[in-house]
Amino acid sequence: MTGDWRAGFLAPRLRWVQVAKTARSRGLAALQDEHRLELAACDFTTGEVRRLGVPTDGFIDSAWVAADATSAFFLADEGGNELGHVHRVTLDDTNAIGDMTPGLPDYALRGADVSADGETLVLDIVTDEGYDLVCLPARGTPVASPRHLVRTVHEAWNCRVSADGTVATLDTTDHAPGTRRFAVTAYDTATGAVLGRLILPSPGAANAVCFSPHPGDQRVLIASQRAGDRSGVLVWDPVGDTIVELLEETAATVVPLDWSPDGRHALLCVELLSAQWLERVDLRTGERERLDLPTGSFRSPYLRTSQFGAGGSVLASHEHGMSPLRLIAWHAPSRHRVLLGGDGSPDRAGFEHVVFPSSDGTQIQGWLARPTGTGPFPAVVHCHGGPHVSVADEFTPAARAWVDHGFAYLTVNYRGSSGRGRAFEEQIHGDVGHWELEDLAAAHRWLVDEGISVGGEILINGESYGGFLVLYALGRQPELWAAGIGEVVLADWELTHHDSPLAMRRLDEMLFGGPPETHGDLYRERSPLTYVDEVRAPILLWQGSNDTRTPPGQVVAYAERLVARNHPFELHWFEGGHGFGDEGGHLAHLDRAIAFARNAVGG
Ligand SMILES: CSCC[C@H](NC=O)C(=O)N[C@@H](Cc1ccccc1)C(=O)O
Repeated sequence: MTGDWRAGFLAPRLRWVQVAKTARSRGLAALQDEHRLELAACDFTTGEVRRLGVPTDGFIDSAWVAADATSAFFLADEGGNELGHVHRVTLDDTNAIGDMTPGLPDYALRGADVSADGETLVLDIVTDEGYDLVCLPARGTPVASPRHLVRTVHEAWNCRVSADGTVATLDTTDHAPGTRRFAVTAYDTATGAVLGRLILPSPGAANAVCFSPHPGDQRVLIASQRAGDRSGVLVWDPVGDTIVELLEETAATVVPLDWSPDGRHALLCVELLSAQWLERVDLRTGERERLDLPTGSFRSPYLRTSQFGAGGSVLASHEHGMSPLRLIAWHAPSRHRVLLGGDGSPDRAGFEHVVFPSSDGTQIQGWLARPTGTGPFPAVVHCHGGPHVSVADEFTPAARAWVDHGFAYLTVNYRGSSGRGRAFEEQIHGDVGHWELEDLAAAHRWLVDEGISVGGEILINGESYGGFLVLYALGRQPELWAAGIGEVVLADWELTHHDSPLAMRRLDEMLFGGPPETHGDLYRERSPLTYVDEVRAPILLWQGSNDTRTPPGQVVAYAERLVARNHPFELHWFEGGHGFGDEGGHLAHLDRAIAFARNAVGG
């Protein structure tokens, strides 16, 4: 670790990069600097990254580049509330912006795609009426009302459209409401007629990744997950009604990412506990080739992906614990070079991969960063959001900040995290908070047993679902934690449910097995607010005033209870939604968090 974490934190860096489908030497990126997180047009050949003046929220699925890279589409919301309209911004010098759906009410978005011929835009929009798959021209003057293909009241994510715009898919749960065991449903974009539905045997799930790049070819690349931790890749033709099972893994998790522009290969990310690597698979022969790239990670759910580039290359979005995103072009074995990003410094040691047993013997995996020296150190146990995502070896400037202030930092892929198979992911459904807290207690135990830390000097920190875990742990395991630090936290499930849009309510219903009207006892039993009087440790919270995922009211209710008990806490509000837009604000928060933590451990 180095002492330059502040500069590393504030230096401009890429958060994600998207490659245009038919102009693969250009694309779109999210560029983070001290003050803003905004969209930028990229030329991978010249290395130019041009800011568009359009704010974004860090999720890769909040903006999409047009197939020919002449424009991009993004959800323009109100102050980060994630409700609004999709707008188009031209990627020429004018940066002209226009509303694509002026006739619609505000909506949340759960997917979008543009056809390779550049003509058709499909959107998965969510209002309180349900999830609607709509289709509209991607070019020219916006139409008054887009073509409505289907409405469902059950969760439906991630729409895709074929190269010629005639077939669209939606990942649906109508066959298994209240789960995320998605099926892929294909629709005729002219009529909305269902062309086919790919349902894997329960508890399997299928997700559409992308269509064949060739107009007239309606085959779709599918990510499959099945019982017994099996993950695989299928090629499904909803029109010809054929399925080709390309490959399946049991030991590792395999996730298809892209279909090459010449139609010959699929790009895969293979994940095995501590490692991620990219492979290319020949779609005719099934032959697999591992790409020789630096160690680190190449994708992160919702946040970052790797894709094919121009001329048969692969554009790897590479990160590791101490190195921000860099776009590496892989051409052939031993022939790759950095096109964009990184911080220019040579690779340095970052996270250590660690594994420890939980109370039931399940091995839990995490990433540890620690100061040099023998310790023991005060420590931060970090809980990611989601819950169904996982932390890979990825750039975590906060970890560097904690370590440079003498703390060990352990981020935990607790039960419910993705990447360990369906059973691991779904074990928390109907039992929210139980196994996660067992796993966090195991992390605490492991830090002490290994001599990395001592019992009274371990804090818990997390954001969003991880913020729920912070408050829940403080109330249910008050003897373990020296302090709690949360960002965009969830303090009460029922209040959250009532203040949330449908797109978020469906997540609560999946986690609890139903809405508060029928499962109220469980919602209350698993809410931090129920245990607020048990909390002993000081609390520091940071919350967005326009957040629709972890809305303000439920945190205010929690804070009022702390005030009534005269319990030490700080609640800071920022102008924004479910996360910080500016690293300056984030840095101020981190400065405060480290001072607060030092005070809590008597440092
Ligand atoms: C009800 S838990 C809080 C909402 C949750 N946010 C963070 O944990 C959330 O929005 N989950 C989304 C996906 C997501 C995952 C990670 C970060 C942001 C969003 C969901 O599962 O629908």
